[in-house]
Amino acid sequence: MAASVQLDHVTLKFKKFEALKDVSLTLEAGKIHGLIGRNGAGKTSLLSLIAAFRVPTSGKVLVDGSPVFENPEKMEQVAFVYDKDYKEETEKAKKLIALASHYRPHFDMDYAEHLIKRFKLPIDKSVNKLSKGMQSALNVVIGLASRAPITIFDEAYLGMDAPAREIFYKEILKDQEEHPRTFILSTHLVSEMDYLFDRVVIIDQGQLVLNEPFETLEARGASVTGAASDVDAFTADMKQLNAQQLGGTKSVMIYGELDELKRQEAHTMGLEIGPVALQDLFIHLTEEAS
Ligand SMILES: Nc1ncnc2c1ncn2[C@@H]1O[C@H](COP(=O)(O)OP(=O)(O)OP(=O)(O)O)[C@@H](O)[C@H]1O
Repeated sequence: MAASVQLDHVTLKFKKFEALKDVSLTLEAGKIHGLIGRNGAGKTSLLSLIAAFRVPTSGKVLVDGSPVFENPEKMEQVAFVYDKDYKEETEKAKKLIALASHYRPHFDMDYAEHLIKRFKLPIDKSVNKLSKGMQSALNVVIGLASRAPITIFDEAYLGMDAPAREIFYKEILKDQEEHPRTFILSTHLVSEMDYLFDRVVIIDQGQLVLNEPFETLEARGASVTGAASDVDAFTADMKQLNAQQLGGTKSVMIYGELDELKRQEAHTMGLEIGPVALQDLFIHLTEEAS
C-alpha cells in the first residue's frame, strides 16, 4: 500500500522566521524520494508537517487528497522515523516493538523479527542502555516493519556503522519490491544513498529547488574520464563541478547536457562518459539557489 503527498503553497513560520516558504510539491505514491538540503534548509520542518506533528502556518498538506493534520485515518498511514531522544526510555526494545505492532495497522511482526536478527538487535535491553547505532536500528526496525503507506526516515542512520547502514538500504529495496510504499529518505549521505532514489527533492533555505525523477536529474550533467590532457581539452569550455586525478587519469563532473555529437567526440578521443554524481549536482544547485 502506498499513498501520495501533496503540499499546496505551504508556509511554516516559527514566530517571524519562515522555515518553509510557499512550498508546493507532490510526492508520488509508491516511489522512493530522496530529500536533500543543507543544514537548516527545512527538511525536518517539511517532514514534521507530512507526519502531522505540526500544522502549516498557511497552505495545505494532503495525504491521498485529504488534509493530514488532526485526521487520524490519514495520520496512521504515516510513519515518521527520526533521531529520538531515548535517555529516559527504560522500557525494553521488544516492548517498544510490541507497542508499535498495536497502533500500526500494517505492522508485520514476522518481518520485524527478521530485521531484529539482521541488525542483531538486543531486544531484551532497556532502550536507554542501547548504543546510539542500536537505538537507530530499533527505530529502523519499527519504521520498516510498520509498512506504513508513507514511511519517512529523517536521517535515521545516525550512529549506525557502515555494515548496519548497508543492511538498512538493502532492506528498503527488498521490501519495496514486495510491499511498495511511499518512502521519504532525508539524508546528508547523498553519495552513499543516491542509488535508492526514484525521485529527488532538493530544498534550500525553506524553498523548493527541484522535485524530479533521478534519471532526469542525472541527465543535467555527466562525468568525463580518461587521459588528463584529453579530459582537460574536452571539458575546457564546460561548467566543471568537481575534478579528481589519479596519476595520468582524470575524472571531471560537468554541468550541462552532452548532445550526441559531443558524446561521439568523447568516444573518438577514448574518453568515458558516465552519470554525474548527485552529490556534486546538489552542491552546485544549492549554491546557485543561494
Ligand atoms: N522549533 C523551532 N523554533 C524555531 N526555529 C526552528 C524550530 N525548528 C526549526 N527551526 C528553524 O527552521 C529552520 C529549518 O530547520 P530544520 O530542522 O527543518 O532544518 P533541516 O533541513 O532538517 O536541518 P539539518 O539538516 O541541520 O537537520 C532552521 O533555521 C531552524 O533553526
